[in-house]
Amino acid sequence: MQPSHDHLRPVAGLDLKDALLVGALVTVCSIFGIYTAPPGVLAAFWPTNAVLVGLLLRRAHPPTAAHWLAAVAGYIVADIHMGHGWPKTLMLTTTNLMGVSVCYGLLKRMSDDMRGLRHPRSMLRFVLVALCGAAAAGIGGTVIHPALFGGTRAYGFLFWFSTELVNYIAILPVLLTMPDLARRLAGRTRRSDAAGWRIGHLAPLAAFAGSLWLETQLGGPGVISFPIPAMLWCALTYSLFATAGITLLFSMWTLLAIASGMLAIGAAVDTPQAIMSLRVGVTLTALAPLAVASVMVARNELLARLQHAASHDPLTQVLNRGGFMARADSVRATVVLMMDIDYFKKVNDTHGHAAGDEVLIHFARVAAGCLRAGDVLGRLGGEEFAVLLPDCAPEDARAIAQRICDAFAAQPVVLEGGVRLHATVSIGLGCRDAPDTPIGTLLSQADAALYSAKHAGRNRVVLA
Ligand SMILES: Nc1nc2c(ncn2[C@@H]2O[C@H](COP(=O)(O)OP(=O)(O)OP(=O)(O)O)[C@@H](O)[C@H]2O)c(=O)[nH]1
Repeated sequence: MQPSHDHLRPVAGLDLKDALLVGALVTVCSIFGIYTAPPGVLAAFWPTNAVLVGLLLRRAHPPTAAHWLAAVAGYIVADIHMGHGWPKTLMLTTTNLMGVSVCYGLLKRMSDDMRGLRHPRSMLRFVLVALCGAAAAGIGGTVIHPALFGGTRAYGFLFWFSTELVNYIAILPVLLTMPDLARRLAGRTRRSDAAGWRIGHLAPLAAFAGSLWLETQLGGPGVISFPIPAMLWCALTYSLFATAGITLLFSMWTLLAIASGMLAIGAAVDTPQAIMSLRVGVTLTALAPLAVASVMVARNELLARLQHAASHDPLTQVLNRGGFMARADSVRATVVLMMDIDYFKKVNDTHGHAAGDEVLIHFARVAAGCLRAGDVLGRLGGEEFAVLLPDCAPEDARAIAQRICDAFAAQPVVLEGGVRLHATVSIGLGCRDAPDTPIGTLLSQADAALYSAKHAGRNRVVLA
């Protein structure tokens, strides 16, 4: 019987559509780039290569031969459409692809964190990759530039190298740090939940816009660095992606404003060397805020991990006493449950400490499965757990507690070697009878009720 390949068809169909999209984007970016070229010279702004590298890297799956072929076709279609002959088209396409493949290959080898610029050393590695990709294009430039545009091999190298370096450093960070849609939506929900967004959040952006305006008013060679403090402020305040967008804006604005005369830096930028020097200088200036934003991401992730470690129990992953008490201050619980696993010492003594740990993990999982969204579970210590139940009537709380009791008694823990270990839990409830009852009183009531449950024979729920 022939094996069925039906499961491959949708993927192949998607790949083809995806490849066509890549080809179309390469064509559009290339035509745009060609339009920016002064007569007889190469494009002033060539986003295609950086966009292609970013696109190929951000796909969920590695690019197939179809993607690469579509990209090649994209370059060729653009050049032919703009009236370039076949020899010129093939030479330019080859040189573009040399830089793209080196840049793509090196970035592909990095870890997700490193490539997403979320590691403290990401920017260093990224600049090295951009230098290699630009150098690969530069090597192509040594061969084709003298043939197509005249000039020396060294000039060909420098021209291609500097142009590609600028494009990779200015454009790629935006694509590498762009959040996917699911994450962006999750982020939006979190922000509105926290209601922490203030008008003051716009201050760094306003400072950035103000510094661009000030540049045009004052003029002189120093103005290029005017927006740096505001960009650093943006890097400390906004996401890495937003900072990458702002630095791209800075690079493009500065280059265009100088070229159009809006920004007078007091020096003539009319020789190819001066243009190259300005482009590279402006782009490298934008690296400082990018590096700060990248370090901030790493720092924030580390802080979040530390906060989680400080407030959670490493064994069961529920809140520890500190985390639970901190939540008790913010969650207005109407009922508190105190839960204690019965004869837990015997479990340890009979089956060993590791088996006891398994029982604790199992209990936390069972209890969490019986709770509503918004209820807060914590491990206060040893085999003692507690729950905060906000907006819960005493009878509903009793039903929840009984559900936990029954579920835990009904689901044995299966130990290594297949031993099934049955355990039970006793639960005491403390109910808030006045709005200003402190949480400590509720916990004491629940503790007293738990004591009664133990004395009444265990494996039961008692309301204070
Ligand atoms: N495996 C394991 N045991 C723990 C942990 N923390 C505390 N214990 C043990 O839990 C046991 C608690 O025993 P007791 O306080 O006497 O309570 P009990 O045996 O459950 O008896 P009752 O509560 O009266 O039903 C002690 O033996 C502790 O060593 C832990 O993280 N893992």
